[in-house]
Amino acid sequence: MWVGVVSLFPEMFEAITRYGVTGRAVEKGHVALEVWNPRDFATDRHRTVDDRPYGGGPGMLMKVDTLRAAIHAAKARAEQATGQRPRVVYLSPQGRRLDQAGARELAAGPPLVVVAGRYEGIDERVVESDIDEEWSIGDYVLSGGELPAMVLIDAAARLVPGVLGHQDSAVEDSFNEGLLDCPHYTRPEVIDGRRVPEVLLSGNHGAIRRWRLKQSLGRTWQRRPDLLEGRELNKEQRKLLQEFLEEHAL
Ligand SMILES: Nc1nonc1C(=O)NCc1ccc(Cl)cc1
Repeated sequence: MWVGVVSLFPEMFEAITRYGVTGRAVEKGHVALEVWNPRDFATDRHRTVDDRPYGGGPGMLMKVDTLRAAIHAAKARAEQATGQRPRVVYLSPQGRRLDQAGARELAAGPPLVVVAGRYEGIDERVVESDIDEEWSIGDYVLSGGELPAMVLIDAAARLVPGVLGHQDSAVEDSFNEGLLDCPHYTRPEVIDGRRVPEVLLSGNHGAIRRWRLKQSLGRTWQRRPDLLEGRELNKEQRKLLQEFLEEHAL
């Protein structure tokens, strides 16, 4: 997966290129990430990257010429590196809400150029002319697009084949896709008098699989019933959810 980023703070992306699963993915070449800084395209003495908004009001916007130069440079590199035209995405609260399905779409699609904004925003004509899709990671206002960009890239990179080795963490099993995760336990067997559920110590892998599925279904029903809307549960899943609800007097 090839990702170009446009950001005034390139070093922030070390958070995903140097650490953990995504860091290893970059090291192994499963994911390529390159950053272009609009400031490097400034031609004035002060290397200006912001500009005043027409119509007045508080704050500044990203300067159009340096932003567009960085986006165009990233797009050109994407095409040169992959032979494909990139999908240019911009992170803002006005965008499509990112979810696992969206992450799958992004991971399976063409190379990405991810534009991380700063200040109060970017010129709408740049959105119209240079951005293909706007995405949001949630309904709250952050100080810039870098953290949302890293969230989007991380969620997509995990889905690139070879990135999640089985030892890293439970690769998305088919049964829990779209459900909340089950509870997890590790040593010691007792913490402040609280024991590990016996089934997990039993070595009975069928019973363990069913217990985990039951817990995922029950927790999803309790905490995020919306995730179960419009989802057909199969016979086993219906039975396990029923058992969970009876056991929890729900
Ligand atoms: N929530 C979100 N989901 O995606 N992005 C956000 C967000 O708050 N961005 C802040 C932001 C975005 C663009 C600019 Cl120019 C400045 C600040």
